[in-house]
Amino acid sequence: MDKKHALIRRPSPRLADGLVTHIERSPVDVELAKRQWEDYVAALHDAGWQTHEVAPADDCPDAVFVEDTMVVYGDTAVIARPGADERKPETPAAEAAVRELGYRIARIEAPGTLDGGDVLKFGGTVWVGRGGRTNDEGIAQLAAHLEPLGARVVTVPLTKVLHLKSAVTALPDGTVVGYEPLVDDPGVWENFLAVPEESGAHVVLLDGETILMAADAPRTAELYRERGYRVIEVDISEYEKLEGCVTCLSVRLRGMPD
Ligand SMILES: NC(=O)NCCC[C@H](N)C(=O)O
Repeated sequence: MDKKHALIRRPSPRLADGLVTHIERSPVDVELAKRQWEDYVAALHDAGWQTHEVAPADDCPDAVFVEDTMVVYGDTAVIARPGADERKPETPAAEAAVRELGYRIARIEAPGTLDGGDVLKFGGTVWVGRGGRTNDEGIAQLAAHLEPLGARVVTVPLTKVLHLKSAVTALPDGTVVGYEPLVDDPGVWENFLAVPEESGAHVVLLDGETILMAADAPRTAELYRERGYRVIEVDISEYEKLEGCVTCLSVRLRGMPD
């Protein structure tokens, strides 16, 4: 496989009705959000990624946050069972898209719930946030699907933000970055690095040297540049109003099944 692949899903016209849990609701400019989504997708393309669009779900305001619909590990896509009932209709089309690409499908089943945004993978370890959207049964099912593939699944407490990846993500060298006031237990990671801005904690790894992150964390961007990374910044202000971040707007498929 010569290209990096990612799933994306275009924003619904009802985006402004998306769920808000931990922050105050503020008005979303849907036209601006559409432009920001195009820029996000363009940034993936510029970095050599090929994107695959999941069929739009115009009735689902949060469908653009496609990361939450699945967890991809090796040749397996575990289809999530979203913790919010409003988001449960998002998964069938996401499953169809990833099946079409050749993935083996597994599913989180009731009474389990799990959102893809609660799952951070790095180097064979899979940390899963147990919080508002993901429950113990969902984590146990994910472990049953992934441990036979060699993954080590670790449950992480999560009370302060929506998803685990709203709190922490990992740099290409495995350093786990987080905005400490929003991380329940930084001690989970021996290589934890505190960053000075909330959205600075959200990175998408475009390649071994390149990071995609939100444009509203300039001090953190500088810190990453000082560590030798090339940093691409995108303005995702309208998605942040709905507790979205750069990770949740795509599902990165590293190594598509042949
Ligand atoms: N992975 C993510 O961070 N997803 C963001 C989802 C935001 C959406 N408004 C929600 O509450 O489900």
